[in-house]
Parts: sequence; structure tokens; C-alpha cells
Amino acid sequence: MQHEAGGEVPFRPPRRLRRPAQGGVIHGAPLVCLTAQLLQSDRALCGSKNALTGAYGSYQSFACCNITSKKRIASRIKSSTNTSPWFKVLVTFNCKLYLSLSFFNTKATYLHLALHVTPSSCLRTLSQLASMAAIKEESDYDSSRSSLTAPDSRRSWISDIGSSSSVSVCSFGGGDTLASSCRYKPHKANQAEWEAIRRVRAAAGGRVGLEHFRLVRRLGSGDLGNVYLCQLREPWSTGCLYAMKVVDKEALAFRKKLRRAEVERDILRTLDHPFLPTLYADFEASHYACLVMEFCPGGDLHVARQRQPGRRFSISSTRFYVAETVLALEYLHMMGVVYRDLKPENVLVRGDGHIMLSDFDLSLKCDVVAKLLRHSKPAPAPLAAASSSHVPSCVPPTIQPVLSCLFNGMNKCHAKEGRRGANDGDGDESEQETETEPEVVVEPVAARSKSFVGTHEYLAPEVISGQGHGSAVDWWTLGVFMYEMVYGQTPFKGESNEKTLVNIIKQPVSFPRIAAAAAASGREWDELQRAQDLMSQLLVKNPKKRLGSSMGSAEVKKHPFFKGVNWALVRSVRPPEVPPKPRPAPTPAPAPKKVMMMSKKERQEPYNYRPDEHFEYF
Ligand SMILES: Nc1ncnc2c1ncn2[C@@H]1O[C@H](COP(=O)(O)OP(=O)(O)OP(=O)(O)O)[C@@H](O)[C@H]1O
Repeated sequence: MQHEAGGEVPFRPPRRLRRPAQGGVIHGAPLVCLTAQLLQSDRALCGSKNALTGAYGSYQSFACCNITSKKRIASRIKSSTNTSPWFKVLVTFNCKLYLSLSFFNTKATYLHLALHVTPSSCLRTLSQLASMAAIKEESDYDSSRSSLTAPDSRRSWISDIGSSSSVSVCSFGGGDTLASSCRYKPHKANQAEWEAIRRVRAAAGGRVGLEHFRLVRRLGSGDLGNVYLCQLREPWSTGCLYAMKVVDKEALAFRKKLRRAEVERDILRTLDHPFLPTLYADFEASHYACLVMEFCPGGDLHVARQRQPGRRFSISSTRFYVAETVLALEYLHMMGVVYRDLKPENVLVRGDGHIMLSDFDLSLKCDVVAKLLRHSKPAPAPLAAASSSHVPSCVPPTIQPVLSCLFNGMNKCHAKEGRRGANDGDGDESEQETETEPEVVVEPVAARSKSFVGTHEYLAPEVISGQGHGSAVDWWTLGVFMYEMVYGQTPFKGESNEKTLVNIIKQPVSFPRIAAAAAASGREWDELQRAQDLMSQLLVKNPKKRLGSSMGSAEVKKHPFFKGVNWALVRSVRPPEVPPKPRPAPTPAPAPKKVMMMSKKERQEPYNYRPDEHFEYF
């Protein structure tokens, strides 16, 4: 019996995605043989019969085989079933191809079909379904689409990762990819952590894997997986601590979030910036994917804020953290990454007290093209005033995509120095400068995504309205972030998530009086005024009018709030707080090498997915 369209049918996932049954993987078999075998079998696996009878309203599982061409599979299935199944390759690993096949019945209800390419089959089921199915086009679907309904308001989430920008997608490949992905990190090249990894890699024939690490304790868990503090097993490397993010690919594939993990890994591989994570290695162990990153012993800024008087950061601390965040966002944008998940929880404090943005699974990777902007009229007053107030960065770029702002800064710097010789005062130079000098901007302003992604209180209006968003969302979230740092609360928080969203769309930004009065002491009062002005310009609802939306970070950096900030030297400034040095965990007595994985019994236990809880396999 089919369930009614629109009626809520409880979704009962397969208790655990199992690997193909004994003899299930048909090595080297051409698909035609495969389909023949499938057709001979009466037994449909994993609930596909149930799907047919309507017991499950929504169902998804995987087809698995060792044939790597999805087109070929599609055409074969088409010839067998006389229809075009709409399918999506979810992931390839262990030399197998995992597909998701989906059909719609006449009432437009999803009937995802479980298809394990094993001697057991569901192809007959597939044929029957196909006869009553309205086939949906592949392009309408994205495997990352999710039906989350009530996410925790402080938790990041995504409802649809579909985007018009080119999001890089590649499957998790097995084995260590250190050599290919993590070699060129000039900013961190001299770190002891790198050296230790290099030595281990050299000793292990170029490969780093889970067996080389000892997990010390769990640092935290998120939507995708757990993060562990770990050390290399070699006794000489005890001082080197790493954070290892471990995700269960099977569980993620089942939850349709594998792509998020892939995007995060791909982005991490490209990063090389003092305020962004260094990826030392990434590898797979069984069905786990592991990312070995820089460990931040200082916790996150959300926790750090709770320790501050009045649970708010002072203006000078806020300026420090916001300035470093601006530099990190600037770099990300130049690399074609829209971060989309800025919030204090994702800003970690490194051992030296400087920040590191973390958690890139909601980020958007897109193409970015340098633009040359020529100004025919002076910049708006506050910005013009600001541009005269500091010396721009003179640091040349160290990696390829970082083209513009820094070069631009260099030009300006030279130009300004030249003028300084003639006239030491700031005067009106900046206005002339904006008029005469072209600005090169590398900001992914053209990126467009319609994903509903982020954390409720941090969502930008254009994300909520679904009109498509680009890099301007990061400047909005910077405004919310700054507001929370200064006032200890976000600007649009309502009694419920829905109310929060309404407030974001409709309510103008206002600043609490009490906090303002508490901070009203001479210089801090002036600085608070400038902070409020910056926040107001970042929290402009129209993304086109928002500060940073057209000229990127260059606009933001010129704001008077940052007066006196030497952007090139921010990384050398003494941070407001430096966390105590973590003590390396004592090295345990040598034990037989054991890769931490689930026992056979654990693996065979039903997979019980509860969306509100973190999964823990370690
Ligand atoms: N490099 C690190 N150093 C120290 N702690 C870390 C590090 N990376 C992550 N953590 C801790 O692990 C927690 C989970 O990490 P992360 O946010 O990256 O996971 P996630 O699964 O992507 O989470 P989310 O649900 O936010 O997407 C963080 O809140 C943080 O406390």
C-alpha cells in the first residue's frame, strides 16, 4: 500500500548500512551479467520491498559495484527497466561505486530504492517501481539535501547545498594524500609538527595513517564527526600535538552529508594562512576519513567570552579578534571560499593566542575572478577618513590566488610613501587616492548559492529569503560576530528560531543601552561608537549595500574602527590572552599497534541514527 502524498510517514532508516553480503561484490563483472543476476533473484534487500509496499515513505541506500562509469550503469539499467533511473553517485571507496537510486511514484512521493549489487536483487522491484514512477531529473536532486526540521539554534546546518558556483566535489580516496595535498604550506613549513609528520612519512614509505597516531582525548564533536587530540606514536615527537577530525563516511553518506565532509577536506588542503587551519595529513582508515590539523589549546571564542567580565570582550580585544577574522575571511575570499559559518564557536584560539577559523563543512567553494575597479568619485566620508588613517599592508602574496588586495596594498603603500616625502600630513590624500588609483578586488561577489545554510542567529537576510547569496554573507556574519563579542548576545535573537529569522529580515539593528553605559568611559566610548558604526554597516540587510560586498575586505579594513591596525603585522601583535601551554600526554608503555575501530559486534549492531545526538564510534 502506498502512503498518501504529503502525509507524514515515519522515516525508518535501515538500522545500519551493511557492506554487501557475502560474495556480494562482483569483481570485474560487466553490468549486463550483473543485471542478469539481479533479475534472477527474488530477494530485494534492505527494505526495497517495504518501499514498494509503502511501509517506508522515504528510503535511501546504496548500490555498490566495482564499475566506475555511472553513465554505463545508467544505460544498462535503462535498457533493463525501460526507463531512466535518476541516480546519483554518492561516493567511491574501496574500489566500489556507491549509487543512490531514486524514484517518484505517481503521487510524487520519494521512493528511494535500496540497491546493493549483490546476488540478491532489487532490480525486479526497480522495474515495477519504474512503471509507476515519474522520474525526476538528476539535476533536480542533490545528495546533500537534507530534511532537518528543528536544528539546535546554535548549531550550523544546511538544507540544500545546491549552488550555481562550482563546488568542488570529489570522493574520498583511500590512503594517505599528504604528499599530494599538504606539501606546500610556506607559513607553517618550519613547525615542529610538520617536521614530525615528515619524518614519520619518510620512515613509513611516504604514507601516514591512523596507525601512526595515538588518540589522547576527545576535544569535541560536531555534526560531522568527532575531533580528537592526538600525538604521533614515536616517542621523540611527544611535544607535537594535533587535532584529528574523524568522520564515519558510511554514516555521513547515509545522512547525505558526505559531500560536506569532502568539501571541508578539499578546502583545508588548499589553505595556508596564519589564521586558518593547517592540514598536516588526511587519510582513511576503514570507513573513517581522518583529517589531521593544527591543535588549538585555547578553546573557542564562545567559551572565552564567558570568562570575560560581563561576558563581553573589551573593545580592544574585540578589535584584535575581529581584525584577525577579517584577514582570514579576506584570504578565504581570495581563494574562492565563502566561509558561511562564522560564529564564536568556530573561532578557535591557538597556542600563541591568535585565532584560527575552523569548520569548513558549510563553506562554498567557487570561482573567483580579479576585478579592476576605477573610482570616478570619492569614497564615502567615513571610509575616506579611515583610509587616511592607516598604512595599508605591504606584504607581497605568497601563494598564487592571492592576487589583489595585497598587491594593491603594496602599490598604495609605495604611492603613499612617495607622497609622504612631499607632504607628511594625512590631509586629503586618501580621497585623491581613491579617485585616481584603480582598486583590484578579488572577492567572489558573483558566487551564488541558494542553500539555507548557517546558524539561525547568524543567517544573513538573503540566505533566509532564498534569493541567492554570495560572499557578502560573510560580512553580515562578521557584523553579528562582532555584536556578540561586544554585547554578549546576538542582535536579532528572538524567542524561537522562527522569530529570530523574522527579526533578521525586518528588525533594524539596535544597540543595547546598558552595555553602552557600562562601557562609557572616555576613550572606550569613542571606540564603541566606531564599533557600532562598523556593525551597522555590516548588518545592512541589502547585501548590495553592505560594507564589503563590492570591494571585499579592503572596504572593511578601512573602517575607522580599525584605525591604527597595522594589517601586515597583526599576526605579530600580542593577543589579549595566551592560553597556558598544554602538557604533552605521557607516552604509554609500548603496546601492540592497534588501529582503533569498532569491533565486529559493534559494526553489526543496527545503526541507530538520532539527529540530535552526536555519533561516537571511537
Ligand atoms: N583544531 C582544533 N583544535 C582544538 N579543538 C578543535 C579543533 N577542531 C575542532 N575542535 C573541537 O571540536 C569541535 C567539533 O569540531 P568541528 O566544529 O570542526 O566539527 P563539525 O562536525 O564540523 O561541527 P559542526 O556541527 O559545527 O559542523 C569544535 O567545537 C572544537 O571544540
